[in-house]
Amino acid sequence: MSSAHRTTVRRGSNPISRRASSSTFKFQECDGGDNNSTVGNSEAGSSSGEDSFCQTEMGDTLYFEPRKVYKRGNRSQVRSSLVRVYSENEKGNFDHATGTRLFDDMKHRPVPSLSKIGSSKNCGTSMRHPRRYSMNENKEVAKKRSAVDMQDEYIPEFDFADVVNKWQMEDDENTYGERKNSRDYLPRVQTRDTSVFPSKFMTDVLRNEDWNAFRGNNSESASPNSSYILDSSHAQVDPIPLPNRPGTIPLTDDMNGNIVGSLSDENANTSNNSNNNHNAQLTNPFRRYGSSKVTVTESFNSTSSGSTQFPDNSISVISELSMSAEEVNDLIEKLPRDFLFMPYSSRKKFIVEAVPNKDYKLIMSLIKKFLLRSSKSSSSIGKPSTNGPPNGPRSRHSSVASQYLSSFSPAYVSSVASMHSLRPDDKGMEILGHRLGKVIGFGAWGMIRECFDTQSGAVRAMKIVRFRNNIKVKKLVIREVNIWQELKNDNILRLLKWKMDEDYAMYCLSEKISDGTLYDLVISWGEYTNSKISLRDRCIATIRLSLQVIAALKYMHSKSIVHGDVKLENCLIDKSSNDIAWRVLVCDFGMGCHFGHPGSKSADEWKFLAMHSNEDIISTNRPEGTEFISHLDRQNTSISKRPSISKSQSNLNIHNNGSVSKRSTDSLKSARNRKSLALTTYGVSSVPRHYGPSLTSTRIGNSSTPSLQDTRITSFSFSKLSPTMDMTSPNKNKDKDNKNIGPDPNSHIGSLPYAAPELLEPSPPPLGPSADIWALGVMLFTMLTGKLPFKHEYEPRLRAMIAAGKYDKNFLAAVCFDASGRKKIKFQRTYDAIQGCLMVDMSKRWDLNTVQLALEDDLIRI
Ligand SMILES: Nc1ncnc2c1ncn2[C@@H]1O[C@H](COP(=O)(O)OP(=O)(O)OP(=O)(O)O)[C@@H](O)[C@H]1O
Repeated sequence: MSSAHRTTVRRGSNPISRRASSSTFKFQECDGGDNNSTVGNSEAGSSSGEDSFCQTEMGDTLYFEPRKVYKRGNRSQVRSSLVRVYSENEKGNFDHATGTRLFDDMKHRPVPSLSKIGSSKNCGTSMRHPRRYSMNENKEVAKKRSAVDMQDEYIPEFDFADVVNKWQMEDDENTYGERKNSRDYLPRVQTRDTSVFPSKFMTDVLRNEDWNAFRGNNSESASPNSSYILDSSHAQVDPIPLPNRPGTIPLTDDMNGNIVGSLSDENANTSNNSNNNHNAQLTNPFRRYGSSKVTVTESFNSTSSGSTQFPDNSISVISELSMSAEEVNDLIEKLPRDFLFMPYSSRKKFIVEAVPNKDYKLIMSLIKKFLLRSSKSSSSIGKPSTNGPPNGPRSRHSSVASQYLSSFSPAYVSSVASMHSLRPDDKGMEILGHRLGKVIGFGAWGMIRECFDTQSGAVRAMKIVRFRNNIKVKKLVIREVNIWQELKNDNILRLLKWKMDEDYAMYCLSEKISDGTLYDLVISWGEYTNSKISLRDRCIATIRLSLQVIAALKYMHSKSIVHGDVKLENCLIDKSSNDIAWRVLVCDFGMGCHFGHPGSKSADEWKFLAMHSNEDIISTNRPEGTEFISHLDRQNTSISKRPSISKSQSNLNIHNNGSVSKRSTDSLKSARNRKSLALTTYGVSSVPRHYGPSLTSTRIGNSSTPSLQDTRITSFSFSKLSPTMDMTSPNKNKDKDNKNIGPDPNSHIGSLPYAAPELLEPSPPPLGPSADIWALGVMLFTMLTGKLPFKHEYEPRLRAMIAAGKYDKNFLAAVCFDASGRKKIKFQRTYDAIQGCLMVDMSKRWDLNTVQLALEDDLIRI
């Protein structure tokens, strides 16, 4: 940034500075001869090229070749300097009659006259064209001449600095005044109105032709406007505050290389002002800024406002480090004062020695943020702290570190949130007794943040769906919560608590599942042609894992709920619960809906949820009002004639309710000739009692889930009455309240590659279990082969493929039959089951129970 500023000053100052050479304003430049060598060295342009440039320049005038002037200014390091405004008492350096300089700056040396240098007739330094040379000037003369040309001339009664300052002030007012407080101001190219230029300057100093060259309507011109273009490109981001100089930005260097100009502190404090002032000052290259240097020590010691010390991810960083606030405090106290200025290796060494066995990178980033914040907010630098002198020993309780760490209290956080307009779902905020941490997942609707129980420190996950004023999204998320809180199954991610922030977002607390999703797993396996695990193991793992998904879906369907978005990404893997079996947890009920329910429950649901929108409802201990939903559930269940699940039937389903491990043991005992735990890592932890191929209606009839036929009948017959169907079958939705739930015919499609063909129809049937079964088939295919069965970049083509049920069965066969291993047992039933799931004709599509039995059959035989 600082170099950008310097560039801005240099470029912006050139045209005026040249005029300054006939005033009390000094602009130091190299002559053409000297520049040649510099340019030749530093730029691709050869010295010969530069010669011709100089010749032209000398032959014409500098003023009438402004682009070249600009180029030269840009190339020369020396030119990149220097803006000096001379004081009144330097008038004595000039001859009042001729306006030429008599002495150097300090009156130490008389300035040699041009005649002594040996100028030609054109060599005289002109007030108008102080840098016009004769083409005949030889290099040596030119060299000597440069010493003269770098001197400026005195115009009696003319205070150039004053003029420039006035001009700048007018410019600031005219150009920026109207934009004050405009947050999104971006500097634009300005065509400077000549009227803002001081008339004296106009008439006395500039000739019209000169001025025209700088007006900006000449594209060749290195005009002030040109410099604005450059300014603009530099000025669009806020400066990064340096730790030792809060809010200050060096503008230019003095002759000794010191920073002589900086934006003032107060401008850095408020972003609005910062933007405006920053930009205004950038275009004011002649303003002399006071340097307000503040060392890191000062800023470190300063008793700054705690609120500005709050880096937004510090809590999660600290907890990730497994450090206490006290430990972090101690560490910050121990830091050398010049910590930020130490080389990286030294900083690293210091941290590693001070806190071994910790992630030094995390610590360094935390410290850096802290120091930057503390320096940025050092509004009271140098003020004595309440507990000691400014630079005296710091009290533990009043130190910036302490303030910083104490800022983690909930009360503090909420006050900071309002002061800094942090969003309620930002990192560090507290929701449902949990502190929000980093984002661990993103979906179409929301994000999932890691979070920490403020009491126990337990790590959980918070799904946050922002709806703000979008009533459609709000209703959908209410529906999601309503469905989700009904679901309690070992293979379904449990909703622990939820909370709705009426005008902003829905928060859903669940366990954090850290081992990725089935999608991640399949990616790690690769495609079947290059599978990272043997095809046999792949088949076994696929069967074991998908049996758990089937268990979850059966459970949901038994509650007349269709998931609507079954896909690999929505199946979380939990490896922690059991050493020998990974648990699959189905999540994301955003597309879920009830099927087969008569009567509109939605309005009631929403009314209820709105009533409780700001209450936490813990699923295990619902407040009284939640009975309302239960009651509705009961009502609807009886009306919909949902197949009842007898205890014995439900026991047949090893995945429904109860402990997996317990059932696992039982099942393992009773399983005949099973050697199927060869790959227990991936598997379901049990094998069902009923296995073997069966497509008979009897088996289907005994199923704990509605048969395919049943579900189709119920979903069709009640389609018009089901509230959730209204959402997914917009053509049937005439409800005024629900009108913004969309006439989008795709709104019932979770993910297109997993969408059942019937959902792609112009008037799709209501979403029912068979859509989940199709998606399960897609999942199984993908797990086995590593490829989606339906995939095409061109969406209409993809839709056509799905509609036709066109996929490559050879891939599937290659996996299922080549995976047979030594015993030549093929995964025939699995092969069949996937095709059964992917039946375009819904009436022929397999039901979940049949699929489950087929998979189990293969598992038992191996
Ligand atoms: N409890 C959790 N623990 C760990 N990761 C999770 C958890 N819940 C969700 N995720 C991750 O976040 C991702 C998005 O979550 P989810 O599917 O619920 O959001 P969504 O907005 O409904 O997404 P979409 O509708 O696009 O599928 C998941 O694919 C998963 O990787």
